[in-house]
Amino acid sequence: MLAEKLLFFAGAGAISEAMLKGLLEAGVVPAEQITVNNRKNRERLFQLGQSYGIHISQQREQEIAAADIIILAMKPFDIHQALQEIGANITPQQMVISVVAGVSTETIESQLVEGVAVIRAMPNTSSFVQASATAISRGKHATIEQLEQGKQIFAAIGSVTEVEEQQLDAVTGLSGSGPAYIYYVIESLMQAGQQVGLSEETCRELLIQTLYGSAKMLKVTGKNPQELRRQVTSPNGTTMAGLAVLEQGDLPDLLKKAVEQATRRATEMGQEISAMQPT
Ligand SMILES: NC(=O)C1=CN([C@@H]2O[C@H](COP(=O)(O)OP(=O)(O)OC[C@H]3O[C@@H](n4cnc5c(N)ncnc54)[C@H](O)[C@@H]3O)[C@@H](O)[C@H]2O)C=CC1
Ligand SMILES: O=C(O)[C@@H]1CCC=N1
Repeated sequence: MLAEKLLFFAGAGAISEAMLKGLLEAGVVPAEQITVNNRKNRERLFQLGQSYGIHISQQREQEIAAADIIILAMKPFDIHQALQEIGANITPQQMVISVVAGVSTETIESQLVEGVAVIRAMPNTSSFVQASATAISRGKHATIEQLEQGKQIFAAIGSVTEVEEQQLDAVTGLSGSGPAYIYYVIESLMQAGQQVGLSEETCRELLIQTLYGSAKMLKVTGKNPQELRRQVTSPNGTTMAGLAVLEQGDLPDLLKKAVEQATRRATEMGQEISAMQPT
């Protein structure tokens, strides 16, 4: 039962906060059972403790040893240092969930005692409002039951899709980084709206609802995006005029390159980190 588990977050950054907020609001794990730790910013930990009522780490080694589930949420290049400490205090009765981009379960497993279950997941920051799109896979020691526990955590903060581990870098390039692409588009549309004479507040209000409505249409109708786009596009009308400009600039190609580049970067980081592995 997830409600009885002790969770230890190694990392107190954007994704940890998003997950914490989402999990607490979903009510699946009580705040008393969550401890959060970071490398050195005590002020940040106090802020999280005050905002969410969770424990902030006091005695890392004991807290790691006591946790049922340890969530790795540090920057990829900090993972070796974190695993040195965690690896020294963990047993196969515990489970590790990593949300670290690019780093394979194999790299993580190799720095833990033999047999520790490792689950790898790629959520996004919409975890904050329980609307993450998370993909998940299990390492070689994780059982189906342990994967189910991992899924329960992420299901409380959004949707969960099981994928083969080798697909996680692509997921990272698509939906892990995805919110940033969408915010960039909204940012640009906000500027565009102001250029054609609307106030910033009006643009914001109209665009948030447009984004929300479009996502809801995709979800509720189950129609494909091309069909929904066609419904907006009257012959020789305004949408056609606007879309022609996006086609001219080859928006699809740009987005394809962005996702490919982000995916490549995840793989590249994973390889660099694996090569840096302490012996
Ligand atoms: N920000 C995002 O949208 C997403 C991030 N991720 C992954 O989550 C990880 C964290 O990302 P952010 O939260 O954005 O980074 P961040 O820079 O906001 O936070 C990283 C945290 O890790 C802590 N840390 C560093 N070394 C540590 C150690 N040895 N032990 C414990 N804590 C340590 C830092 O003090 C900091 O609190 C990254 O690996 C990233 O790939 C995954 C999905 C989405
Ligand atoms: O930018 C990054 O590397 C992380 C991984 C997915 C989202 N943020």
